[in-house]
Amino acid sequence: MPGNIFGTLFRVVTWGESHGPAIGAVIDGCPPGLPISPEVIQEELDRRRPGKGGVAETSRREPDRVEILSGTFEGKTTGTPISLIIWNKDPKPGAYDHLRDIFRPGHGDITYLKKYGIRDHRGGGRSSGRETAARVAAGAVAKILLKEHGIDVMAYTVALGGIEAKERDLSVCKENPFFCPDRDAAEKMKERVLQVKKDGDSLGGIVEVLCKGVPPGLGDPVFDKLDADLAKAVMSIGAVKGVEIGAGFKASTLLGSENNDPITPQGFLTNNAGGILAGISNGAEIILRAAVKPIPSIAQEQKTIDVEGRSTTIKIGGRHDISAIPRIVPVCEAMVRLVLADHLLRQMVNAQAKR
Ligand SMILES: Cc1cc2nc3c(=O)[nH]c(=O)nc-3n(C[C@H](O)[C@H](O)[C@H](O)COP(=O)(O)O)c2cc1C
Ligand SMILES: C=C(O[C@@H]1CC(C(=O)O)=C[C@@H](OP(=O)(O)O)[C@H]1O)C(=O)O
Repeated sequence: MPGNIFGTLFRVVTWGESHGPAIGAVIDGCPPGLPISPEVIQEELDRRRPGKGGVAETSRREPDRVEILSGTFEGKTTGTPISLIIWNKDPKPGAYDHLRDIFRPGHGDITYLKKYGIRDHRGGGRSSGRETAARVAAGAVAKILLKEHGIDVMAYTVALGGIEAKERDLSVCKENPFFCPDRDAAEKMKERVLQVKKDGDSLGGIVEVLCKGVPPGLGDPVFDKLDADLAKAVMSIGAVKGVEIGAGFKASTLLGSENNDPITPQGFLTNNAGGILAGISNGAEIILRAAVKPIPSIAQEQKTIDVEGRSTTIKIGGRHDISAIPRIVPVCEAMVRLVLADHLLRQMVNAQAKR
C-alpha cells in the first residue's frame, strides 16, 4: 500500500508506535563510503528527545539512544539499507487505559479508527509525535551526505503562542529554551508558555528553515517541484498545518514589480522566491516556514464522543508537551534534509545521463 515510503532515490521508511517496544527507520539508497557513527546521529536525536526538562516539553523521559543495525562497515556506509533502532524506555501505556474508547479532539484517534477499524490507543500509537525521532535519525544520515556537498540546513523558532521573533541572530538560538534567534522574544515566549501551562492549555508557533549551499538545478519543473516536495515533507510532520516558501502567503499581496527578484550577474538582488523558481533551486538560500498547531491533548474539559458515537467530555492529564515547539525544530530540519538529499541524488543521475 502506498503512503509509507518517503523519497525516490534516498528512500526512508519509519516504523514503530509510541508505546510499542521500539521505533526506527530504514534508509535505502544512501551512497557508499560516507563516514557515519551512532554519535553523529545521536547529536541530532538529543536535540529532539523528550524529558530534558524544557518549559514547553513533556515529562516522558526517553534516552533515545540509537543503534545502527545494518548498512555500515568500519564507520562508513556500504550502499545497502541502513537500519536504525531506538528502544522505547518510558512508555507507561496504562496512562491511556481510560482513552481506549474515547476520541481526543485534535488528535488522530478518530480518523485512525475510521480508516483502519483498529487502533493502538496507547500514546497516539503511530500518530504520535514520538515517530518523529525516527525521522530525525534518518535526517542525520542525509545531513552527512549533504555536508559532503557543502549544503547546510538550520531550523529555528520564529513564533510561539503569537509572540514573533523580530531578530534573526542565529548565534543566540542555543542560549534559550525555544531555539529562537531573538533573545527578547524568547523571554516573552517563556512567560507565555508558563501562563498557558497553568491554564491547562497549549500553544502553536512557527518554525523557519534556512538552507545554505544548495546548488542551482535541484527539483523538477512540474509535479516533483522542489517546493512541492519540501511542502509535502514538512506537512507530513504531525501538527504542521501550513508551509510557505520565501515570501509565501505575503506574495499574494505584492505587485509583480515588488515580488520579482531582480537578476544581476552577481546573483538575485532579493529572495522572495525563497531559493526556488518554477520548481527548481536557483542557488539562493532556500527559506521555508512551517505553521505548527497547538498540542491537542490539553487539561481543559472538551466535548467529544466515544467509539459508539455517544456524547461525553474529556480532560486529558498525563505527560504532554505544551507546544511541539521547540522539539519539532530538528524534525523540520530532518525532513528538509531528506528532500534535499533525494533531489541531490536525482540531479547527479540526471547530470550523468546528460554526458
Ligand atoms: C515533536 C512533537 C511532539 C508532540 N507532542 C504531543 C503531545 O505531547 N501530545 C499531543 O497530544 N500531541 C503531540 N503532538 C502532536 C500530535 O502528534 C499531532 O497533533 C497529531 O499527530 C495530529 O496532527 P495533525 O492533525 O497535524 O496531523 C506532537 C507532535 C510533534 C511533532
Ligand atoms: C514520546 C514523545 O512525545 C510524545 C508525543 C505525544 C503525541 O501524542 O504526539 C504524546 C506524549 O506521549 P506520552 O503520553 O506517551 O508521554 C509525548 O510524550 C516523543 O516525542 O518522543
